[in-house]
Parts: sequence; structure tokens; C-alpha cells
Amino acid sequence: MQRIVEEVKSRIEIPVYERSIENVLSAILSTGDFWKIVDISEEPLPLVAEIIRVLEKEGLVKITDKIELTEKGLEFVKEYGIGKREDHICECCEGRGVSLKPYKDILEKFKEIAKDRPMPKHEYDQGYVKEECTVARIALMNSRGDLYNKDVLVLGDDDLTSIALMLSNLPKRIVVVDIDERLINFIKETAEKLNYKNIEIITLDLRNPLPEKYKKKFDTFITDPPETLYAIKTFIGRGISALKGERRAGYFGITRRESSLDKWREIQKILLNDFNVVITDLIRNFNQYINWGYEEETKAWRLAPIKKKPEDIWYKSYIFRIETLKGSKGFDEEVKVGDELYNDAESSTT
Ligand SMILES: NCCCCN(CCCN)CCCN
Repeated sequence: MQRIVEEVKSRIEIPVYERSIENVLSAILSTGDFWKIVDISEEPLPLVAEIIRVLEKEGLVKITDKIELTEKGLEFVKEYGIGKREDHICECCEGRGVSLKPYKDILEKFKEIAKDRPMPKHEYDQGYVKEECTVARIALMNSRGDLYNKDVLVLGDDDLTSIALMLSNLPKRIVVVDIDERLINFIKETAEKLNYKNIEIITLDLRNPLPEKYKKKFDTFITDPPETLYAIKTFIGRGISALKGERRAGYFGITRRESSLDKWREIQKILLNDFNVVITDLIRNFNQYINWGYEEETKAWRLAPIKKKPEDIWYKSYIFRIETLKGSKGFDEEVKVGDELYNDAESSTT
């Protein structure tokens, strides 16, 4: 086992642990599909691909149209006591912990509107969550008292959270910003069709600080940033700068597909030490992303041991809820990076 860890370490800069190898082997015992192995292992995709290559070189795994253990591999997992991963989520809420029954009407209307949504654009690392997740975000934010008669800011909205917010009629006011004109126009047209007045829709590149008129004006923000520390610090930092003051809420998605636990620890340090906020909720795989179509253009495709497009949803993220307290602060500097906003050693779907 140690030799496998050392071999993988020599090939990749993402931190490697025995647990990483165990997670991948346990996933292979559950499925031969590469994308599902990444999902179940909860290790960053580039690390999973490298581990599979080393396991194949060691004769523990064979790769045909699927990935499976050889006889030697089966002995190995027995020797190390590694078992098949059993990961069964609640059939009713899919592990999100909120009921959509009271939001049935909103979900139906949202699905109807979303039929004409702009398709994900590779350039902006877009990839939207399935409709139930967007509406579940409303259910979650409402359950925490963060929507009724509140000023809500949506930072980046390929998930069309702003449209579900309009349908809910809960916020006092909505401001939604995005870099993509197609989304801005689609949300504008929808607001007109819904005859919804209390919304402002603007094009912004979040690398620039928020305009002064949005600072300290909101009770709640939601964002789903790319997974580099730059993007996370920038998107969440702008959101916190926009909050009115103490005891206001922020929501954002963080994935395991493109962020190791070492990066998660850095993210949590930024939240607690730089932003001085508190994490109140963290719900595993709350966000499930529809396959975005441009897979073949991504590093993930180049790394995939089997060149077969994913059939099911494999990319998910955990939703974080944070609250501000005394001394919480946001992030207002200009961010002078280009590609590094979207790409780092652990990313692969941008
Ligand atoms: N590149 C395809 C997947 C992108 C997911 N990322 C942006 C999602 C926007 N809705 C990051 C998701 C976790 N922060």
C-alpha cells in the first residue's frame, strides 16, 4: 500500500493519503464506471485517475469498457479489509433534508420556464444544478428565515436561483449579477413575463469589487463559485461585503470533485480567519449538476481512463450556510487573475 501511495505522490501534486487509495478501491468494488468511482470516492478527479493508472500498473485493476479489480486486486482489498462502499441516500429528499412538497407549484412553474434556459458555457465554468436543487435552495433559505421580506443577492446565476426566488414571492428585493449576457437577458425576459418588479439584473465581472451601491445592502447572498481559492475568496468575499451587518446569511456550494480536503481546510480557514464568519450548516451533495455537455473539452476527459461520456449525475457539491457576527468582513480588492480564477491543480471540469 505504501508503495502505491509513494508512486502516486511522485506523479501528482494533489496530496495523497492511504485513505485516498482505500476510497478509490472501495468505489471500484461498487461500480466500474469512472465518473461514478469519482463520485463515490469523493477524491478530486485528477487524483482518482492517477490512482487507477497506478493500480493498473500494479496489476490490481484491469480497464476494459469498465474498471474492475483483478484476482490480485481482490486479494489486496481482502488483505487490507477494504469493503464495497454502500452510499444510499434518502429516496424522499435525496439527502438535502428539505421537503419540496410545499414548493410543488414553484417547482412546476420553474421547470416550465427552465426549458428555454441558455446552455452551459465552458468559458465561464458553467454547469447548472437540476431543477429540484434550485427550488430546494429556496426551501432551505426560507427554513432559516433568510428570504421573507429580505434583500437577497445572487452572485452568478446559471442555476437560475433568481427565477425560483421570483416565483416564491418571498424576498423584498432581489439583485442578481452575472458575467454572461445570455443569462442576464433570459432572467430579464422572465421577470417581465412574471411582471416581477422588485428585481435588478446586472452584468458584472466579480473580479472587480462590487459597486458601492451594493455594499452593506443585503440580508442574504447565494453563490456557486468555481473551485479555486481565488474564486472562492472573491465570490464569497463580495457576498459578505454586500451584507448589511451582523447575523446575516450566505450560501454557497463547495465540491469534492475539484477540491481535496486539504483545499477544504484552506477554505474553512478563509471563512473563519479572514472573513470571521461562522459555519451554521453543511449539507453533503445538496447540489447535483446536470452533465454540462462540454465534457470532451475538459481536462477530466483527457484524464478519464475510459473515453465514455457520463450517463448519470456524478458531479455534486455540498451547500454551506454561514452567518456574520461581530467583526465579520468581506473582500473588496480587485482580483488580477485570468485563468487562475477557474483552474488550479485540482480542477478538471473547467
Ligand atoms: N464545469 C462544470 C461544473 C461547474 C460547477 N461549478 C460551478 C457551478 C455553477 N452552478 C462549481 C460548483 C461548486 N462550487
